[in-house]
Amino acid sequence: MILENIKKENDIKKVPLEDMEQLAQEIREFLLEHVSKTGGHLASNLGVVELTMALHYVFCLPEDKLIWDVGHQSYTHKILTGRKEGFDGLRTLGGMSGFPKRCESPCDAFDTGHSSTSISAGVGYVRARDLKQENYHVVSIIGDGALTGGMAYEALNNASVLKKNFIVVLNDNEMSISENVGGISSYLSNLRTAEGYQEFKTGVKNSLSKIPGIGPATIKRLHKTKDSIKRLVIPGMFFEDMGITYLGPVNGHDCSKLIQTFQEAKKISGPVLVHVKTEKGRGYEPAMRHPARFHGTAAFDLENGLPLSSGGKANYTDIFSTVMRKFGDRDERVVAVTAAMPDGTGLKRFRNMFPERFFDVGIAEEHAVTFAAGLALGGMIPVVAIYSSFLQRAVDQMIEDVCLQNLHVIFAVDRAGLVGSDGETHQGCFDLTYLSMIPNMTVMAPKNKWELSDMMKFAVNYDGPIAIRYPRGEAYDGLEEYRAPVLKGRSEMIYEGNSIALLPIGSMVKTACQVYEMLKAEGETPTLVNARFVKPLDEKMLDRLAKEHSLLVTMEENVQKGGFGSAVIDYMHRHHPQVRVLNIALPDRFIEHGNPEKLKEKAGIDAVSVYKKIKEAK
Ligand SMILES: Cc1ncc(C[n+]2csc(CCOP(=O)(O)OP(=O)(O)O)c2C)c(N)n1
Ligand SMILES: CC(=O)[C@@H](O)[C@H](O)COP(=O)(O)O
Ligand SMILES: [Mg+2]
Repeated sequence: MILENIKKENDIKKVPLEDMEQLAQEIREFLLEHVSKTGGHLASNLGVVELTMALHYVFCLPEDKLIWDVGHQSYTHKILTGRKEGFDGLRTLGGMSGFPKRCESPCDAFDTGHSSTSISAGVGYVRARDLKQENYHVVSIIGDGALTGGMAYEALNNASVLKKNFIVVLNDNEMSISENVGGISSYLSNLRTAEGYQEFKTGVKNSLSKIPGIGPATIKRLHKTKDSIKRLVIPGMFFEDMGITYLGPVNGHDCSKLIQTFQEAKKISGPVLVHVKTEKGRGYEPAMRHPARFHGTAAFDLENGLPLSSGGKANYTDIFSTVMRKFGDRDERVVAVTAAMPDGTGLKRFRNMFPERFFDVGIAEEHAVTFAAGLALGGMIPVVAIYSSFLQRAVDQMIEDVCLQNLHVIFAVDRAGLVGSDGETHQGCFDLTYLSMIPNMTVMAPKNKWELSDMMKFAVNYDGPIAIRYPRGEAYDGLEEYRAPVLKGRSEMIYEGNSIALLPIGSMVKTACQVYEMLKAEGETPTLVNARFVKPLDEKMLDRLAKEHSLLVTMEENVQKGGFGSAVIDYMHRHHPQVRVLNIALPDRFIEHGNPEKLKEKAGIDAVSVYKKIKEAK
């Protein structure tokens, strides 16, 4: 076992080149054995084993900086930097993160989770290095999917003026989570077929130098001339024209070739892009056949690739998916927009039924929102389905392009609240805050699966910007009999009592039902109101509750600041200062990875914690 001898960073440099293939095999077996038990981002990691090994072979860690875009493909990097043991507790509370974390290792140069940031961070490192006259290498590793994100181009534009070495590795597996989309993806596909042209590029130079009368100056001129033959025959012109040297494409599963190319890239002054071709899911048949399914997977049976636990109850995404198909069928103006998440948002089924009304814009949340504004002005009813944490990217577009013009755009905000094992970067903690602060925006959250459906109907028939936020995972199927019509800014009375009023929003209604039972068991007669709307607030209901209650308990899976509770406390303070308000919300800190139920306990928003806080407040 070669892997046994890899205990810390740079140990790989001692492995003879002829043993690299064997090491790659052992790493794949290690990944499969562990991720099949814990779950995690499997397919991308299987694809970058040799690429990561070659980078670790050529560069010196932690002095040199490897910056992983998104970071979901950093497992081999973790293995090679002394973190094999961490895989037993991968993505569990207190265990190792699934993404690079500077607090985990000095070899993690930049914390990531959201896409298309690696080149920007890399350029920053390079500028700092050069200003301080230091001497290390900076390598940003970005996938073809991440290269559909606008930030990557802003960074490349900026990188093109660098005078000293900066390496961008483009890990091209022709896949985002699903099939990659758009013009850059087609461009890369053409480049992929150009293997061997790198040698040809050098060959052209060498041949020209042999022609009598053509000296180095002429070759240099030809190399710089935009209309020269290189435009016709040399791949990577898009990058080269920006002043970025293009190397590749290189077979990403050939360690020797990769090592040779990175050694060459190290010597080049200025920015270099190394185009590496890899295969997502490499080495595991089910993942190669279904790379999207194994992009992020729960625990599965290694023998056949099938999930270990059966589907269980429908989740909110399933409900949204079904509702979208229904509304797509009913109204031809309904169109769907996703930023590279057709599977995760449940829009795949809409795409299959209405391909011409489905738009995957790539990992481009900002564009998705402004694009939706254009669709709305053109007479469509766009439904933009984006995860809560990814929609953070497009706050400006929601303000400037949608809400300022008061356009009918529906935001389906999935993964709102604690998502669990992805951790800090992916928790949906802020959407109630950033959505409700925007003028003209209406913000709703359903208590259960039927209410998501009713709210979608309300949103389609509404006119103006409107957001529905719902959590990851199983949809609550309690309180089926409570299905009062959804009316703008109106909450729903569930149980009417006195003294203590529970006022939960969305996913917290289920928790509030448990708290209600605990209080009732003690002889209390609390009130339970399903808030439904964060904006506009149901002020009439607050006025009504103020009459019979001395304590109002707001409950939300969002940070307190600027969220539902803060809106209620603000109103009550101004109009009913005699009523005490207890805000149950997520704390003002980033919430780590782990099982969502355990995270809720730790954050003090589970039923028992809420009950205790009420007892203290009474
Ligand atoms: C801003 C943002 N939007 C969406 C995502 C979800 N996401 C994670 S990985 C990924 C696909 C990345 O594709 P690529 O960079 O090619 O890497 P691969 O998975 O193919 O290795 C997407 C869409 C994200 N992490 N960040
Ligand atoms: C790395 C990344 O951003 C995605 O793969 C994310 O982990 C998907 O999350 P879900 O599993 O909730 O769809
Ligand atoms: Mg990819």
